[in-house]
Amino acid sequence: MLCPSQVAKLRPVPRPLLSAARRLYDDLRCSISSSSLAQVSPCVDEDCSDFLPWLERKAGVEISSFLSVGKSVYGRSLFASKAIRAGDSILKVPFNVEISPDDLLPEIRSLNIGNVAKLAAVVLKEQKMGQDSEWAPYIRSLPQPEEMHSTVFWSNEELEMIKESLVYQRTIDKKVGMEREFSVLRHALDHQFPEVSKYMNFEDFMHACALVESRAWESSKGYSLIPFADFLNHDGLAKAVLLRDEQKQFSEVIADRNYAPGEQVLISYGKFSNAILLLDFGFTLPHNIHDEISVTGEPDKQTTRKKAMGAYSNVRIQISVPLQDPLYKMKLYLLQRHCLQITCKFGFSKWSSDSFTIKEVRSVKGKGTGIPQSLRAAARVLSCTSLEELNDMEEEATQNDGRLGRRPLKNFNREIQAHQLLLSHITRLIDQYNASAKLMKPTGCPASKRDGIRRSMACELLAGELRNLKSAASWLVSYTTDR
Ligand SMILES: C[S@@+](CC[C@H](N)C(=O)[O-])C[C@H]1O[C@@H](n2cnc3c(N)ncnc32)[C@H](O)[C@@H]1O
Repeated sequence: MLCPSQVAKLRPVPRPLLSAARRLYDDLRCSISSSSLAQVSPCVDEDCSDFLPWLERKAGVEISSFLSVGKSVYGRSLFASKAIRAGDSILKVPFNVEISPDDLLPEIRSLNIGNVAKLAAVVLKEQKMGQDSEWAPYIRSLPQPEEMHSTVFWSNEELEMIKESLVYQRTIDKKVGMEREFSVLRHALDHQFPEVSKYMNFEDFMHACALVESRAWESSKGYSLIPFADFLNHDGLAKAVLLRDEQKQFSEVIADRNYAPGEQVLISYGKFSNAILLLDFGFTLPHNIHDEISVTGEPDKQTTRKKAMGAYSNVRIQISVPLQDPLYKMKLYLLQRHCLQITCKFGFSKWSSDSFTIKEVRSVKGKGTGIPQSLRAAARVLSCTSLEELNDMEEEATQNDGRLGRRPLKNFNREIQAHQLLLSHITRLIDQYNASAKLMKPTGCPASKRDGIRRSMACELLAGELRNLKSAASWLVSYTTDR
């Protein structure tokens, strides 16, 4: 949760999903202890019974009189140890017990690796120190790789389940990025601390990176791990978030509702789609109101967590200008200039930094707010059949706000064709998703608990994306037939 959001969540209206993926998810929920099911009564966590007293001694102040560490289906969790009322300050963790890249030697801190990798290097260092680490009780409490489900841990076979989603490609890219950062780190350690580098392997580094990504908060030092606060699990509907007071130097959580003793306390990590939750946190939500689909291209890999919330790509629709189109060059030029980053050779660039994000269109009669204007503009350009039409579009853009193709085409048939083009792409994607969902249908019990959990996550991811695609398709059907 690299960026704590202070924005309250909206309560989604639950709606039934009738897709194969949804049904499959429901089947699985019944048959396994799903990662997405809340548990109210706490399971005592013997391993962590001394954790809070230890941290309070280290901090020199009381951190919480309201919470205790326990276990739920989400892993370690915080539970109300007495009645909590909305507005209570339930924990305050001072900055002096945060772990940050400041704990690295300057030579490592200045390496050309990202903030996640830097903090992962601190975790690795503390892990290697074992009982001698001043953070030993905290390091011991962190989940082991086999308990984590971020997609970087998925096998090729498991990843095949989500190959329709851009999470698939993002996972591959992420692993490649981690390998690069690992080799930079290893190279530096080889020179300065050969005895440390000898014991470092990529699997440990990947585990440390996944820990950081799923539990560090953005801070003035880059990212920081905040022990105890990071036992709080996520609820997409919660309004409580982790607040940081840079002046008073502590992080705090204020309860957003009353809790009875024994209830699990949940906060919101931010407005994350299932794509982000799965890629970075290793879980999904059954009805995630923040699910969205991006069309063509991906966000800049360096996006901050906040930007990524809006721009993360889940699905890519590739609409290319056919090479045999007599207006190929002109269309490419217009799209490149106004709508997308395009590589001439391959049509729409695979790595275009622009992305069209489709959100659920709430009503078929709505204004198509879920379908981005830039995508509709691109479709309008693509459907033109004469240079004159393209010139007219460009002239209209110059006379208005400079943005191309934002108004319906004057030629009614052409306007319909443009939207039919989009509809055909989206329909093709829906077919691909449905085919994937069918393949995912279990033939019996999942081979293992892990297999069942990952299957249900794949189903939830695809079901959310499919829901958005279907709502976009319904809107397009209505636009092209009801006029
Ligand atoms: C900040 S940690 C929370 C503490 C964690 N449960 C532990 O065992 O240390 C975030 C991780 O908790 C789990 N988690 C949090 N919220 C969840 C939810 N709503 N459903 C399933 N897993 C969740 C995920 O494994 C996630 O990567």
